[in-house]
Amino acid sequence: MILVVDVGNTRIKAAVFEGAILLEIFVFTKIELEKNIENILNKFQKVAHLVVSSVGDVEKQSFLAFDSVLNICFVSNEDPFPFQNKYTTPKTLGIDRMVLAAGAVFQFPNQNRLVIDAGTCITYDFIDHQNNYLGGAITPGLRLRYESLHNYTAKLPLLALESPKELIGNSTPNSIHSGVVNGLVYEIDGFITEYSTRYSNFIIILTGGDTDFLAKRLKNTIFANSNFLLESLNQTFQYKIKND
Ligand SMILES: Nc1ncnc2c1ncn2[C@@H]1O[C@H](COP(=O)(O)OP(=O)(O)OP(=O)(O)O)[C@@H](O)[C@H]1O
Ligand SMILES: CC(C)(CO)[C@@H](O)C(=O)NCCC(=O)O
Ligand SMILES: [K+]
Repeated sequence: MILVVDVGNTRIKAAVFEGAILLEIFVFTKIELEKNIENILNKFQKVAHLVVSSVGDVEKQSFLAFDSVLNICFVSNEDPFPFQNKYTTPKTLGIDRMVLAAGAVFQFPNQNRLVIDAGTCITYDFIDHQNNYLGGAITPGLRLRYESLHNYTAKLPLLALESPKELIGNSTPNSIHSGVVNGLVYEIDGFITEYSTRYSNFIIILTGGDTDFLAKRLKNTIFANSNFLLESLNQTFQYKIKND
């Protein structure tokens, strides 16, 4: 059994895998890290490997307490990945984006793929059918957009995510909801349209904390899977064992 841990910018998501089967998911914060890992290991005593991908400020030392009972793998860009990395700054490429790209190659072989991760930040990653990782885009996520409007103005309130009823916002809250939600939906559909002018065929994978909210609002057909990073992390580790 394998415990994979995705340390994001806001939250930590963990999952226990038996082979390719996802048994259970856990979501928690950095402060509760050790306690949660302990509880998971108590519940799943057959876990032998702990696989971590971190873009947050959680380092390898945070898992040292489990070093004696588990094999700990902290995924890094030195590990083997199933694509050629064409990013011109490969050392600064987020490890979450590398794991997502690996997952796209494993789950959707021999085709062009666009991965959209709607988390704290939204990332776009394109991997062509010859498994070249080309790059993509980074933009603020849904919640970050609401927070930025509030934090960097004097008058705008901090609102919780809500579906806009109208295109034309007829009040301050409705203008914000239309701007943030409609704006992001048009942005994603717009990106997909632009990619279509360069690649006649590609599949689109949508993942991250806002997957379900966004999936039903997009024009384009996508594979929505909020567990895609966790699944990809499991596959990346299997690949590492075979290729190291
Ligand atoms: N409890 C929650 N805390 C924070 N964000 C949440 C929560 N529930 C849903 N969300 C939504 O999820 C989005 C954040 O996604 P996610 O949880 O994947 O981010 P993350 O943990 O920082 O991961 P990453 O850094 O990989 O993006 C926010 O835009 C927000 O709308
Ligand atoms: C863009 C984020 C914050 C998304 O989690 C992460 O992938 C990251 O810190 N990336 C580093 C910059 C880059 O990917 O080019
Ligand atoms: K993200």
